[in-house]
Amino acid sequence: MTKVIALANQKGGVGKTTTAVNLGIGLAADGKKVLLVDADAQGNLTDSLGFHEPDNLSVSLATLLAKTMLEESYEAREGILHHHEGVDLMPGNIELSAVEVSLVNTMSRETILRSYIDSVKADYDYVLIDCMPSLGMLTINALAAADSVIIPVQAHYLPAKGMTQLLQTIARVRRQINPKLVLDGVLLTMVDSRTKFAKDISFILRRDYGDKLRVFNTEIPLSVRAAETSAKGKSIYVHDPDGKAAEAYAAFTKEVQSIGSERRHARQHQTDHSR
Ligand SMILES: Nc1ncnc2c1ncn2[C@@H]1O[C@H](COP(=O)(O)OP(=O)(O)OP(=O)(O)O)[C@@H](O)[C@H]1O
Ligand SMILES: [Mg+2]
Repeated sequence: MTKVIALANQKGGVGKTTTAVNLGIGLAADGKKVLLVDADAQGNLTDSLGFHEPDNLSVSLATLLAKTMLEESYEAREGILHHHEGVDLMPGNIELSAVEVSLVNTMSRETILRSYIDSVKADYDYVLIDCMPSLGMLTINALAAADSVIIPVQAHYLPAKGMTQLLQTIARVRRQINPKLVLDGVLLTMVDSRTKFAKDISFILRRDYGDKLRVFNTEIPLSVRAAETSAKGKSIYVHDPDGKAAEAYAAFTKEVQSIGSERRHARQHQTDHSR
């Protein structure tokens, strides 16, 4: 069973892309087959894995979404790149902006990305979708394609208002398009250990959005080394293997995998009882 996870937050610069890279490569290091999907016209995920235009980007997510909209066929693994740390990438670039505009007038406009992902996901244990900082059509498409959402939140900002909007959007997608969508939780990023903001934010999130909202135990520390990785084309595990950020992303990777087994147990428990 493939698990499709969207990394979403319409607030910019909260660590979505950095988390996509280091969760993806962390999962690959644990022996999982992983596809990263760059669903952001900024193409940061593609860049930060070291793939720069115009080399080998003649086919990108925009190309394949356009073909999907036009019901044109494409090769099964067309455009998929491989990064030497063990993950595959469907690259994204500025052409996604045009695709997002044309989605508006397309039939099944919310499920074009899902159709694409459904066509490739059989090869993977995990598909991680790096969303853009907006709640536009591409993010809706990512939520429609996903089994679950992880929301990275920068620990020194009160996420109050934007968070409500995001949770409402997730709930609406669940009601109208994708009933199986669940919220895996909030990941606190760029946590400065000298302050106690992270604790306050966990408290406020739970107070305002309910005890059921999971805030991951792992917090990603503020780390210059983590910020450097995007320019290096490598993960934190290679760039600074003994640092705190590498340790945190490895722990977060384990936590994400344990959610999968928790849910399987819960379902097993349910079926056992309904027999
Ligand atoms: N743990 C960290 N400590 C310090 N800097 C970080 C950390 N994680 C990410 N950064 C830096 O913060 C910036 C924003 O991170 P990132 O690009 O991952 O966020 P994003 O949510 O994907 O942004 P956008 O909304 O623009 O897509 C980047 O310059 C990144 O290198
Ligand atoms: Mg990003």
